[in-house]
Amino acid sequence: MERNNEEMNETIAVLDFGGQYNQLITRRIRDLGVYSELYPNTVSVEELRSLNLKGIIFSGGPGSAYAEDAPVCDPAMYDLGVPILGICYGMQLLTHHFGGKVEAADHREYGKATLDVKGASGLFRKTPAEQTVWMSHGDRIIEPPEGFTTDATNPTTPVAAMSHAEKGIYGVQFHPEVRHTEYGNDILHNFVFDICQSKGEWTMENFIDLEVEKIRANVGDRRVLCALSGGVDSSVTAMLVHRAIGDQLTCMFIDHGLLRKDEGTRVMQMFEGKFDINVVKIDASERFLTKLKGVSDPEQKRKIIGNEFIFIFEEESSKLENMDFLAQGTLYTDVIESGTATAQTIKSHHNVGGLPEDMKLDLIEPLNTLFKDEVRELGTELGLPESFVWRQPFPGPGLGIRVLGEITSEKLEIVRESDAVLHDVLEKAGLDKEIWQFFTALPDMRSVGVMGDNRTYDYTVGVRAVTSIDGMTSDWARIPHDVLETISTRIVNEVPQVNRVVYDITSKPPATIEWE
Ligand SMILES: Nc1ncnc2c1ncn2[C@@H]1O[C@H](COP(=O)(O)OP(=O)(O)OP(=O)(O)O)[C@@H](O)[C@H]1O
Ligand SMILES: O=c1[nH]c(=O)c2[nH+]cn([C@@H]3O[C@H](COP(=O)(O)O)[C@@H](O)[C@H]3O)c2[nH]1
Ligand SMILES: NC(=O)CC[C@H](N)C(=O)O
Ligand SMILES: [Mg+2]
Repeated sequence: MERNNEEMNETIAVLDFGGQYNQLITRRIRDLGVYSELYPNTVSVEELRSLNLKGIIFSGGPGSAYAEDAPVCDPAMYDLGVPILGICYGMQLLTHHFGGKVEAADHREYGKATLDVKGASGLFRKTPAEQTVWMSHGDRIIEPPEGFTTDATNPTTPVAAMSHAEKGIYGVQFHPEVRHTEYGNDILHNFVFDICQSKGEWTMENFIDLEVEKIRANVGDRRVLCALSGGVDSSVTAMLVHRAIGDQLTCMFIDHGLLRKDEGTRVMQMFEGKFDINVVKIDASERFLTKLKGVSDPEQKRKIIGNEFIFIFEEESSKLENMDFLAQGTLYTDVIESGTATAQTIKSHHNVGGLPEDMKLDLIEPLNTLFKDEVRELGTELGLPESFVWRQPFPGPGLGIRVLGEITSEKLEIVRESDAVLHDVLEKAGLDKEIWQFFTALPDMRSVGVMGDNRTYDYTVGVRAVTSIDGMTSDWARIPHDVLETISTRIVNEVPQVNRVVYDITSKPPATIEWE
């Protein structure tokens, strides 16, 4: 699409040097009202020039700037004429590039630290001289490059912030993007507005206009098939695509035999006669379950499910003329967890890492730079009812990754029934809206119990309930003991072949939300 830079969204580009929470930086900046996106550290200067670029942020990362194989960026980046902020590794890289000194420190510094801010760097405007920040580094700067001033220190880190105002280059050793950094948002605000001179006009409404325009230009008079699960992400995607191309859109909901109790009927009812959107349901349970027979490796299961989804969409779309596109509710989280050039694969989300290699349909994924809470905001803006917007996430591979190991109909039934009991108890206790996501999982194990004076050797059900904002990190929900007791009693009494219930009390990290 031809567009002149000035009409495009002002953008702060974040260069990805491999840090764990890099996407949080882009997120915080979008929250401030300026569009921000993560780019690989190898992005070309030309690509950045084609944006309405206001500033660049170098992210943190596991590398050491003085090492031979340290990741770098095109040095022409420094001459783009926009301000640069280096965070952690990013600052160490700037230091190394401009001739300062970086070395491995005797003492690593992880977690909270107190910073002494001195001088009058614009980056710290309106923040106190002493502030709490969050550090995570083993290298440190002992000498800033010539012409740079040291703007903050602490006993472990002699150069905790530095700047060269004339060049528009700033660096901080700590992480302003994490919540534990007390004035992190103010610091990013100062960079984005005072230093980069952004106007802050990026809103959800803007996002909708821009995406609608992109979809129209891309699709023209052809047709789009939207993979619809009834979940938040695909419902929002369907609304957005529908706004762009109206009845050139058909939505398809697949029952893969891995859905929750009554979900097939419920999803169809949610859309029946609403929003003017055409929804078709495909029953493919047999197909998925046959393919999954005998498979116990989680990654393999995810890939089989992801592939099968696409095969069905391709088969169905080939029946209609000009059906060339597949729209999916892929979020940034799905992309990052499935692995990128710099980020490790944690698990292959079916809609990203599980796609077949030679797909015929072109993908439309308007939400793939957003996080769950942003999608909820977008759904509200698009007029989706609250019951859609606040639906709990349910993974595409469904109960297939909640039956650990090999999937059988018997095990699926246990997860399905125990999950329904859990939902009922939490709803009656008034906790269902408070908890971000909850479900049961069936570990591949049995244990001994005693019921009605008889020995049993039956399954253990795991209960998972978490609080979160975006699914990237989560904590286990502090469900009151009496509610936990009801959950356990009811599951053991109402679900055949279960004699034990356990509650998962691990946060993410180190665990993940789903067990596979
Ligand atoms: N049963 C299904 N039928 C058709 N498409 C599906 C199905 N399950 C998942 N998908 C597709 O895969 C995408 C990713 O699934 P995911 O679960 O992340 O999103 P969602 O179901 O839309 O939202 P939520 O995260 O709230 O469950 C969906 O947005 C949708 O496009
Ligand atoms: O559509 C999806 N396809 C998948 O393959 C998938 N795996 C996990 N999830 C959901 O993502 C969130 C984070 O989950 P994890 O902590 O288990 O990675 C949680 O909300 C999970 O339910 C998936 N969603
Ligand atoms: N979080 C980071 O960016 C770490 C940078 C560098 N590897 C260090 O340990 O100092
Ligand atoms: Mg879902």
